[in-house]
Amino acid sequence: MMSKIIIIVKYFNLKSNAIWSEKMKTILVLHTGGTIAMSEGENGAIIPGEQNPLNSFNNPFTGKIKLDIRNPFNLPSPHMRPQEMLTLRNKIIEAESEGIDGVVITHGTDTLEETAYFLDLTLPSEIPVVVTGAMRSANEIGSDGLHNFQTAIQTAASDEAHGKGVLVVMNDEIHTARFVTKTHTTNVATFRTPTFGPVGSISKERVTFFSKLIRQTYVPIDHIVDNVYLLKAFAGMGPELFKALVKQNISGVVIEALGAGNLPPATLPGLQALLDQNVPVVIVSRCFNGTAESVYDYAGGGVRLEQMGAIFCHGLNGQKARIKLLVGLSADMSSNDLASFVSDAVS
Ligand SMILES: NC(=O)C[C@H](N)C(=O)O
Repeated sequence: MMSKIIIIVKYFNLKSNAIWSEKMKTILVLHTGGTIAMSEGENGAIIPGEQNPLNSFNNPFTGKIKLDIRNPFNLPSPHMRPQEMLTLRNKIIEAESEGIDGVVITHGTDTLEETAYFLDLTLPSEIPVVVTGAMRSANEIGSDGLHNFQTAIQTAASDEAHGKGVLVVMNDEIHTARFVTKTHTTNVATFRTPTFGPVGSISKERVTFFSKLIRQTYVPIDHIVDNVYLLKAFAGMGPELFKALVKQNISGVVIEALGAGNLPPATLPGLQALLDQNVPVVIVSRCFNGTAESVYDYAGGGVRLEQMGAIFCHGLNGQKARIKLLVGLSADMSSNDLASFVSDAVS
C-alpha cells in the first residue's frame, strides 16, 4: 500500500481561483450514463437513449479548456459494477500518461459515491478527478445536468483542485468522494457530506475551496474481488442472514450496525460462524452522522464484537466501507493490513 500525504484541514484564507487559468487545459470527459444522459419519455418515465444528450453540449470554455470527450459506458448507475469502476480507473491512468490535466466523469447518482470512492482509493493521480451527475434528465424543466457538467469542468480545470483526491461536484458544491453521500431520492441538493460538510463551492466566476482531506491512501489493484456483501442491522435481527452468507463462500461482509456499532444478541451465532471461516467482518453504523466505535460492553455491544474479531471502520458509511474492504481484498492484503486499512478513518 502506498500513501500520499495530504496536509492541513482548514484554510485560514479561502483559496479560490478564477475559472480561467493562464494555461490552456485539456480535460478528459468520461460519460458513463445515468439520469444526466437520459430523457423523459411521453409517459413521463425517464429512459436512456442511444444518443447521450451531453454530446451536443457546446463547450463554453473554447480557447481556455479543451475537452477530450469519450463515452465508455451508457449505464444507469444501478448497473455499474466494480469491474466497470476498474475500467474507468485504467482509462484515467492511460489518459494521464498522454498528458491530460484533469478528468470529469458523468455518472448516475444512485451509485455515484461508490465509483467516486473506488477511484479515490485506487488512482495514483494528483490531477483533479471530478464526478458529477443529475437529478433531472435532459428535457425536464429545471434539468440540472448541463449546469453540473459545466461546474464539474470548471472544478477539474481549477489549479486548486490538484492533489485533493477524487471530488464530487453537484448543485454548486464540492464534496470529497470519501465522505459524500446521496441523501434524497429526487432533490437536486441530494449530495451531502454528513458530519463534515462540503470542501468547496462554485460560483459564476470562481471555484473556492475551504478545506481538504488530511490524508489519502492509494492502493494499486489490477483485478476485482467483489463477493463482498453489505447487511443492515435491525431491531430483533437474528442469525439467519449471516448463516446464509456462511454457505456462499464470501470474501468479506460489512454490517451497518445499530448506533455506535452494536448488534442484537441473536445475530451472534451467525457472526461467529462467519468469523470462524476467517471472513473479514466490518462494522459501520447505520446512523447518518458520526462514526462507529466499540463503546458498549453487553451482549452484542461493540466491545464484545471487537473481542470476537470484527473490524470497526470509523467514519465511512456502509457502501463506502464495502468499497474499501473490496479494494483491500483486491490488493491481496494480509488480514492484519486489511484490518488497519479498513478501520483507519482518515485514509
Ligand atoms: N439521478 C440518477 O442518475 C439516478 C439514476 N437512477 C441512476 O443512478 O442512473
